[in-house]
Amino acid sequence: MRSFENDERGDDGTNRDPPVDPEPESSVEPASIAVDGVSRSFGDLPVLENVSLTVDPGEFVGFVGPNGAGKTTLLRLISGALEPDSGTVTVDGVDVHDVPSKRSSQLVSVVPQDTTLSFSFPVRDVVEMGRHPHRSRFSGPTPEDRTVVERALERTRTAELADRPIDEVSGGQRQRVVLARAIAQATPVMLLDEPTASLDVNHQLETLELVRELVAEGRTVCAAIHDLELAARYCDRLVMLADGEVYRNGRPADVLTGESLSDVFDATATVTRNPITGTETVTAFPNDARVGNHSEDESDRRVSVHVLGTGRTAAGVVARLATAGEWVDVSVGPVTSGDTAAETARSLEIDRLEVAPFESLSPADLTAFEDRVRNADATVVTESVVDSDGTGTRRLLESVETMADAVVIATRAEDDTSREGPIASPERERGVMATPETVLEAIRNALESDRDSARSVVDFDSSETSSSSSDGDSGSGVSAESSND
Ligand SMILES: Nc1ncnc2c1ncn2[C@@H]1O[C@H](COP(=O)(O)OP(=O)(O)OP(=O)(O)O)[C@@H](O)[C@H]1O
Repeated sequence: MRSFENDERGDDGTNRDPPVDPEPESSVEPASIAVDGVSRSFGDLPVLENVSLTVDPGEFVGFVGPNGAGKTTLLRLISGALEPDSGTVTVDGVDVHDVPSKRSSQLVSVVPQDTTLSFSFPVRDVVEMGRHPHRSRFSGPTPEDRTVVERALERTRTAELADRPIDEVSGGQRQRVVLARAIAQATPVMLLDEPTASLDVNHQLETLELVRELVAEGRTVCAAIHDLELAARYCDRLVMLADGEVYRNGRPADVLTGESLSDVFDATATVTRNPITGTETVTAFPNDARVGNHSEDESDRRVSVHVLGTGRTAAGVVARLATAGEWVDVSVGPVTSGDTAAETARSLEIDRLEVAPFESLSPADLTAFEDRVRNADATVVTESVVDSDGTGTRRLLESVETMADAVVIATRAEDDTSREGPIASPERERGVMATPETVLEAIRNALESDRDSARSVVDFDSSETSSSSSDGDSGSGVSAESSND
């Protein structure tokens, strides 16, 4: 590996090294990290207990977990800034707590969560500080140092800020300047604590793309990242911390699951694959999002709901019903494998009638669908299904028409609600954003109004509160009427 020990310079401060590499900071040799049985408390508060993990050379590992899980503490232990109560941390085989800080600074650079600096140096000087571990105390910057600094400024798109005082740039700009300083430090290991926290979406992506470039050049990177989707998209591996321990450690798809998010974040979440990035997308709801006016007595009574629809609207209905509590039994289908609604149901382990793409419904599928509709207390049909002209869909709607106890039509704000499908919709009131409360209230209204053929409409995903429905169902955004005509 490149030897920082031998980074000696002459008394005049000039560099006696070979000619300057145009991208000298990219020449670091990869190094591994080994955290072995590390524990750390603050006073009486045990924060990390017997944590062990390894990070391979040239790997990008994300630390995820709820607030206070110990991500920052773990990063500080790896950097050598914080002593463990027990256990060891080695970087490239060197115990970071057993070497002078100059040596650990040659191995590990840090972008902290709080990038506030207590001085007013120009941005270029701040980045240049990253070179200090490579210089003797009294030597000034070498041509190589200057090249590395300019390159780091360019790579983080902070070159245009180079002459401005650090305390006069924005928080997001400062975060990129501190990243530039870490890049200039040219260490084989980089530790980033929430590197995208203050950044706009464009700079978030640019920063993480840059981190991937740095990893491709051989750096080993660990980053605490709250944004689970960005973590899944950019990290090779995720370490999920909870209660001071490593709860899961593995590929993003294995770490981010409905079960782990429920256990660790106390949230009910659907984890689906983003069709564009091909990585995990997380949609979370607080655990047990109880329906507001749902009494204890009612919770004893289970309500079964079948959802007919595809895409985002059906996925939203399914997720919201599933998170309303255990007293709602949800099923969905037919849905095409890979559809958002199918993926959502899969990740929430909801009963679903799934069919292969481009295959027409078999008689067995139709029978299975009809059984579910017949046995459900209510069937939710999404607006696009109601409006569909497809022969297969109309066949399903006929079954709903004849077999469902109660029907709730879920609309989206942007849908054209003027058309009417075979299920005659009553006055389609605009409503509040659909929550488990509004969907379930619609179901309850439908069930109560006329169990034989109740029709109800809930306006899904509208953020506008509108006039109440004609039956005086004020503010709920839900209307229900009997269509016993
Ligand atoms: N210097 C300290 N003194 C006392 N307690 C501390 C100190 N640093 C951290 N803690 C405590 O240790 C726990 C873990 O904190 P840490 O910052 O490591 O969590 P985190 O996972 O990074 O959280 P967040 O996601 O909120 O940044 C918290 O309860 C915190 O209050």
